Amino acid sequence: MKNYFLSIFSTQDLHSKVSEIKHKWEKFVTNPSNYTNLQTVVRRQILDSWSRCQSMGINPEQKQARTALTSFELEKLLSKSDLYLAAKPIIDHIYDTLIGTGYLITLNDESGKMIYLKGEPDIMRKMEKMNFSPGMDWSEGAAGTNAIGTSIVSKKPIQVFSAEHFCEGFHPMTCSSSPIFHPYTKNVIGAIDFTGLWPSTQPHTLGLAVSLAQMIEQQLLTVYRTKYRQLEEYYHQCTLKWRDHSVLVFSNESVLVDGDPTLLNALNLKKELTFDNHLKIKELLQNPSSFMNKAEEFQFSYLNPIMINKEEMGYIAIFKNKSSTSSSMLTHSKEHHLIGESAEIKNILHKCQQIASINTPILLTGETGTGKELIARYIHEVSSKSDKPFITINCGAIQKELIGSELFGYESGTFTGGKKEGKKGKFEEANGGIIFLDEIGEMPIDLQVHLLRVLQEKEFTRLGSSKTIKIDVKVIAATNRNLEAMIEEGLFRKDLFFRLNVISFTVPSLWERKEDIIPISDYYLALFAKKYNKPLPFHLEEKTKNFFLSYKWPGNIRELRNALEHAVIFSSSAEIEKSHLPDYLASFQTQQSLSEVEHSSFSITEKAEMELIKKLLIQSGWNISAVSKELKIARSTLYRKLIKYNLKEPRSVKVQ
Ligand SMILES: Nc1ncnc2c1ncn2[C@@H]1O[C@H](COP(=O)(O)OP(=O)(O)OP(=O)(O)O)[C@@H](O)[C@H]1O
Repeated sequence: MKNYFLSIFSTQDLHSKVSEIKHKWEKFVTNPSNYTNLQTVVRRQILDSWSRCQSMGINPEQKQARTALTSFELEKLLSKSDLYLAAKPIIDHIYDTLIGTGYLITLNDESGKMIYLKGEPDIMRKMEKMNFSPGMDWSEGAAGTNAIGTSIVSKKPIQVFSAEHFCEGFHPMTCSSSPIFHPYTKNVIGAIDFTGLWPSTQPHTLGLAVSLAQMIEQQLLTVYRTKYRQLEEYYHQCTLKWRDHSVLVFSNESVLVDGDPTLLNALNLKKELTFDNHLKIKELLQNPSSFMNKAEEFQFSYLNPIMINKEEMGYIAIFKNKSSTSSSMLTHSKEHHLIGESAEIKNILHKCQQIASINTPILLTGETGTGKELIARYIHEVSSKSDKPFITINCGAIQKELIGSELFGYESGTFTGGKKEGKKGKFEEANGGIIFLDEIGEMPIDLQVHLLRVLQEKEFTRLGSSKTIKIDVKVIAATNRNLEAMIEEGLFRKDLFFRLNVISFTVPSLWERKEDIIPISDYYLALFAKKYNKPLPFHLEEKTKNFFLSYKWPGNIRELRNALEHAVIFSSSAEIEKSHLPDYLASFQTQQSLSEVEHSSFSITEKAEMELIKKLLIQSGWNISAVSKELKIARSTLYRKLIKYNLKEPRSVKVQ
């Protein structure tokens, strides 16, 4: 069986082999139509490569390789190259056994750029006149037929001997190269090559290159496994955080790691680490919006790099489902009711009505999923700006490079690829209405200054324009982070905090307003019954009710809503049992809370007194004098009762 990868099978009589090949090369370069005559005497891989070089207009008299990377660019590339990190120790290890053989070992990236070279200094010097050094372009398109570039194009190992090189300048060389494949996508990600001067040619060098490539692929498998595990973990955290969105996570070498199944389906992606996916993800990275538009039922929100331990590991793409309840809430909030029976929520809504039409900023704090955005929308609805826009900015999601155009827009012709007619920024869109700065605590500190400036100056200019636009917007910001603690840690600007924290509300957790749990549940049971076309009069079984009232609901109303959606989908009877809930809730064992145990020792009259005090305190915004007056008892007596009933002012509504 013939081995087409090799040119030289024996080291005997190399001189006559060189002149024989040189003669064939001359025949081809002087008259490429000799292709047919040469077919029987020149290896197919070499002849095909010569043809490609000829049609690419490569000069057969070329003497040197060209520079592709400056030393700075090379250094930058190496600092984040998984291939280099995996291959360097292997190359360095094998180098000791090659000393004295006359060979150099090179590592090259997927486009044929040499990124690492190991060898004896005197051989390196001899090769210098051909520019055989890191940063040079050894792709077939730049240096003609050569083992590095040709093995990448053909995706096969190859030995290229003397005049088999298309460019005359490289005829003194012999090289053997094997492509390196991505262990998951099977895409060519580089090439490992052994190069020397032709008198030191050896038929076994190519086999060595192939084994080395396999060792590097094996090493990369370990590197990628760890990386993808971290990205998978990141994806799961995101699905908890972005419950109302659909998320895709892929690695920085464009490998799809995980994603929302419906979204993957819409984008025609498979949840597999495959080459086919890889090409699509590359397209996505090059032109996100055109790719995203393919999924009609989803609206692309943004694409951000994923940093893990200060290292860029991949990208996250976030989408909104146009038909989901949450996104329709965003656009038609009136369809989505804010349910609340508790004195806490009624008190907040009452305060919202009082301040809705005052043009001062409002800061909403509270745990995730407590309804801060819904409350912001409520303020908009009851304000004098209800017929004006309500514009949301997710502050944690703005890309650094795009912050200027996102917030302030741009003039026509400012960017290549930008909209012809220019684009309004969020502040201009919100002008006259309300701007909702969601997740303000997630905004990187270096970007906060942009926001601060526009809030201070109340005017801005579009990028590429000199015209100042005055703005009249009411600002509502929301966060589940402790901004004061973030200021201490240097993560949030004090001046921005003071600008936003003029009126602030803390939206209590669901656990702190248990009266709302059942009414909210009833509302969502009816809503999801309609959505899933299940005309059953859904209601909670008594045991489920008790469980709902004793569970802590760390994800608050969002978690409750999701649990009910799950239950409606999986229940075939009208009565919702615990087993209909998602697994983590169905198997959850609750404990009676400490305060419930304590309160159970009070008599009925004491319990009634405690409830009355609690109600009056909430209604008055914890005004001790007013409540003691109302109850006709001394302030000191009221304080004693607060201690007795363990009533503490929650992180309460605070109007400064
Ligand atoms: N009082 C309520 N009645 C009915 N549904 C509610 C209520 N409060 C919140 N929800 C629902 O709970 C989900 C989460 O609400 P929202 O996004 O407003 O919370 P958030 O506090 O802004 O969350 P995050 O801090 O994570 O952004 C939404 O689907 C919302 O419709």
